[in-house]
Amino acid sequence: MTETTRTYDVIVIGGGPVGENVAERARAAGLSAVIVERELLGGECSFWACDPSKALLRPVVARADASRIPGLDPAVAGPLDVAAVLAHRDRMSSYWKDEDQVDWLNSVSVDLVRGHGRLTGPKQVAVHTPEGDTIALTARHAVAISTGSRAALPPISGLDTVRPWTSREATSADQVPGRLAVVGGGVVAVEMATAWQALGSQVTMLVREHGLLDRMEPFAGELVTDGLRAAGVDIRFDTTVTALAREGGEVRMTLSDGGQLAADEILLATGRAPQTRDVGLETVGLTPGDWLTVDDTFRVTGVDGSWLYAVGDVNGRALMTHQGKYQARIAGAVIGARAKGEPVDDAPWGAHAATADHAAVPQVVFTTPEVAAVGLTSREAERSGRRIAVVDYDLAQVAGAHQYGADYRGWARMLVDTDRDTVVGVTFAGPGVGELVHSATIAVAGEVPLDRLWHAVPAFPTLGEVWLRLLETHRG
Ligand SMILES: Cc1cc2nc3c(=O)[nH]c(=O)nc-3n(C[C@H](O)[C@H](O)[C@H](O)COP(=O)(O)OP(=O)(O)OC[C@H]3O[C@@H](n4cnc5c(N)ncnc54)[C@H](O)[C@@H]3O)c2cc1C
Ligand SMILES: NC(=O)c1ccc[n+]([C@@H]2O[C@H](COP(=O)([O-])OP(=O)(O)OC[C@H]3O[C@@H](n4cnc5c(N)ncnc54)[C@H](O)[C@@H]3O)[C@@H](O)[C@H]2O)c1
Repeated sequence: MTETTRTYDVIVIGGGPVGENVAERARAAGLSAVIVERELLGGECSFWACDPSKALLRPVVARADASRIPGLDPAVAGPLDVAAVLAHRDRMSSYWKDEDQVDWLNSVSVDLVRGHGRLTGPKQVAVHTPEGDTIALTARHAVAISTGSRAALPPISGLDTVRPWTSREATSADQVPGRLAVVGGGVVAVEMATAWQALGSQVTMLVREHGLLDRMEPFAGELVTDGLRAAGVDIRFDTTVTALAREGGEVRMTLSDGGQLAADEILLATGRAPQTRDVGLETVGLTPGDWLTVDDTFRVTGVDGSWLYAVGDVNGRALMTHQGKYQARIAGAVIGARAKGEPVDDAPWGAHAATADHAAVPQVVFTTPEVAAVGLTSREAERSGRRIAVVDYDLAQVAGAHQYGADYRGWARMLVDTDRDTVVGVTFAGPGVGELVHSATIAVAGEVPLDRLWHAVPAFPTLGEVWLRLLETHRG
């Protein structure tokens, strides 16, 4: 066992999409940077989350779209070619190898240390390498924790006996279970139920709420429920699992209504927990296992000296890759500014403040139909105490929807702050709406006055014409 010591301006613990971007932005600000990664550079997103899940879903969504087109529908009537879909997923996950990411890191002159990183005190990180060596790193300016999140498993009796699927197995499995039970009604649950049902599993969803996607506008969950049921998914609302056992190769579940269910695999899609149990938080006065609370420049609350940052999933602000990378761009820039003694622009919407985390977080749910949303929901708007006008429009009435395919079903909702006359939230649900989300994000983050939005002319005949219809509806 050897011990070595190295010093960098910035140390990043965790080389997921967020850690990579923090380090790259710190380099762009002229600082030296190192990433500590214990598994694969690229993190959850590249290998067990976004990329493989979207590779599984793309054929399902494309087939649903094609099946709505007269003349094309017979061509897509058969089952998916499962082997080809899984091979595509494997390719999109780079066969769970990170050479390309390492090449990219080299190209931006950021160093990589492989191993498990832990804080050992202010600006100090010890890395335990797979070879059994210890590397002591010292930061001149900042340490950024970007260790992400892992699947949170509920305390169900018998859980330790069943080897449940988490999002990792759901995105990387190479066998299609005959029967798959999915616990949860959030984004992972609906996306993975969509994918595995299309790949041939009989999926049963066990959802403790009374609807799917319950943090979004209710119509989104309702349309996704209809889509999943039409695909053959058995959805049971107001239902939880109270006990589990694996017997004779199958998972036996006891349900909250006293009923029993058997499946070949069970996916627990029950939320996320921060990866902070073993990063040495106790050495700097923080509690292991907690989400890390940060200010809008990503400094960790409760740690003095402006040297400890937490960026991405681990701070619990918005668990999505694009938003984590936005945070990383801001964190890298502000670390650079503080290191050089330059002014920090942390006023709302300033270069060094992640204001969009509070006002304009976009999300697309890749189901059939899709859901795309940004900003507030009507429930959140009501709680915020602002004066809001809720504007609804039936997406099926838009000319672009007629072209998109027969029997188009969808819905759009725009929330207008009536004191400021700006859009503060938008939700679309329907086929093809994913690509609409950035128009909504620009309207919300740009605080574009409605009078000016009126001059943003949507092309005919696209789904984007829904903007015109929403504005007309609002103007009466
Ligand atoms: C099934 C699924 C699908 C998703 N789909 C989407 C999507 O379509 N779009 C989207 O925007 N978001 C999606 N997400 C969310 C997205 O995956 C996360 O928001 C994103 O991965 C967060 O990036 P991160 O860098 O913060 O963390 P992670 O990607 O979790 O990376 C953290 C890294 O830190 C490393 N690490 C942890 N602890 C240590 C340590 N002590 N020492 C060294 N290294 C350590 C880990 O090995 C890992 O590589 C999905 C999530 C799931 C579960
Ligand atoms: N397309 C995307 O952008 C995308 C895709 C997948 C995941 N993600 C991100 O990953 C994060 C995690 O997704 P998720 O679906 O795991 O979490 P979630 O918080 O969205 O949903 C968790 C679900 O599990 C249920 N649940 C929690 N504990 C339970 C228990 N003890 N018993 C029964 N049910 C329980 C909840 O009621 C909820 O329905 C999300 O915040 C999302 O941002 C994003």
